[in-house]
Amino acid sequence: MEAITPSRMRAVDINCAYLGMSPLQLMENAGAGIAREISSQTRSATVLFVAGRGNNGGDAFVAARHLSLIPGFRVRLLLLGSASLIRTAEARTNFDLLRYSGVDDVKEIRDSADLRSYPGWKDADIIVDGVLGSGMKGLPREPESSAIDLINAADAFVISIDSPSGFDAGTGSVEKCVRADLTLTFHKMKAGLALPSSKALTGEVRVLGIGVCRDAEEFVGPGDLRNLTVRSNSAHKGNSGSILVIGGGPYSGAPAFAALAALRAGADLVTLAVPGSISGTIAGYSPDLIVAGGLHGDRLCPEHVPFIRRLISSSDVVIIGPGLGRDGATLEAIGQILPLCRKAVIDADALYQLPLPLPDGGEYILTPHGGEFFRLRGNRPGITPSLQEKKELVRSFSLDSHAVTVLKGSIDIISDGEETRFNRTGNAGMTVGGTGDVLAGVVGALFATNSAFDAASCGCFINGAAGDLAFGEKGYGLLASDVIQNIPYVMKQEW
Ligand SMILES: NC(=O)C1=CN([C@@H]2O[C@H](COP(=O)(O)OP(=O)(O)OC[C@H]3O[C@@H](n4cnc5c(N)ncnc54)[C@H](O)[C@@H]3O)[C@@H](O)[C@H]2O)[C@H](O)CC1
Ligand SMILES: [K+]
Repeated sequence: MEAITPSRMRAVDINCAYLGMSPLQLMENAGAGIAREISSQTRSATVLFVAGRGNNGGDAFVAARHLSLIPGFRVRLLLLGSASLIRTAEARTNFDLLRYSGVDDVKEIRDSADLRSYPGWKDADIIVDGVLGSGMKGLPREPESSAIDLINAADAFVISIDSPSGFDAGTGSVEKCVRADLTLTFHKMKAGLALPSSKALTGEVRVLGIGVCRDAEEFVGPGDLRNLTVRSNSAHKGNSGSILVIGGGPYSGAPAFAALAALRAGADLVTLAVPGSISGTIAGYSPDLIVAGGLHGDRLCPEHVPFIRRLISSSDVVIIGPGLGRDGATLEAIGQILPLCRKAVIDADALYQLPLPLPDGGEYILTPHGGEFFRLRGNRPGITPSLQEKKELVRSFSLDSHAVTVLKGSIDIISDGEETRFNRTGNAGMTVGGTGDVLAGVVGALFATNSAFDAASCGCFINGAAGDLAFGEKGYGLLASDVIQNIPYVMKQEW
């Protein structure tokens, strides 16, 4: 069975909210599912819910409310702390609803002594553990730690919500946790729960569907942005990316767009290696750009490679392609440059005669549009493939080429050969020239501090969402430079 990490699960939850399915709805489905499972196990029982103050406890509040409606169940609930300390709005809403439900007894415990003296431990047939879930950090503290001891000491059948409290469902590591007879986890199996060594703590593990929208997982969303590397407060110049853009010659706007987009996406330093004929033009676009001298002439050519080699050695990521043109000497130089790169975003004309599979030792992101992609694959399908067929083509191409591929389109397809995502941000106004260069810049900036797949998929989302903001202001009159201006607003938004 396919497993999911808790951090990916959190991203999917946020993507759900972005699509319009609120955390409250997910919690309702989770709690209702727990109640349904319990009532399918037995017709009558005294059930004690032990709830923490996070959303794991919130699931317990919902489950208690649902179970209390079913004849034959006596339902009690212990809250570990006072109601005023409940941490999330969703959990609080569901706690407040308990007073209007048929739950027989709701007790807020003051301290661990209060917890130990609670009489309901003795006659519970089932204890439902909603103490800690995926939000736990470090060792369980008090009163959670005592609650775990008391659950383990009781004679009842123990059902853990999402994971046994104290157990790290991502890694399976544990210092102290509930020993469950049954674990009811949500949406998908979690990696740590699936380990054979975990069985003694988790008991049987069942996965409950909670109605997560398919697209929250298949499409990139703001939850994926949350998992991007966060810059530390003590970061130095260069820690957040030193990017080299190799481009220009016949065109000067394209490399400048890529470079400015990389800066707006958070790169610390962006250097442009462009032919001398356009270096003055590019430097004139913005004082934020560093233009390397030393490339004489009006086209990239093999004589430039020794100089570029030095620039590459002091860069984290190379973006190669925007505005280069397809002169024979330029294509020859590209072929010599690619094996020198540790991390490269390969775009536009650099995709034209790409040697595949790409050289070992580097990590590559390719950003073709449809025409470039099918040219790279060496054949164009007779009929227009469906989205799912394209997905498979992109996946297998990425696997064979040793690269992450971004197939740009109204729905972008991103794959590393294993995982594949779609992106639907963006709009028809973005058919204007330069937006592809902007995408290469954003992806390059993210690639400095993130995996190729995360950089490519989040880069598509950011570029498209910035384009959507620009479209809101300018409609079909939007320009690539408007997209660049909006990148920071997308990246700093709290979704
Ligand atoms: N898609 C889903 O799977 C859904 C899961 N749901 C449930 O939500 C929890 C995760 O909720 P969260 O609020 O993030 O975390 P917890 O409930 O685990 O509580 C953490 C809570 O406790 C505090 N805390 C953290 N570490 C410790 C510690 N070592 N000792 C004591 N206290 C600790 C922390 O401050 C937090 O406030 C998930 O497991 C599911 O059960 C959603 O309800 C529906 C969607
Ligand atoms: K739990």
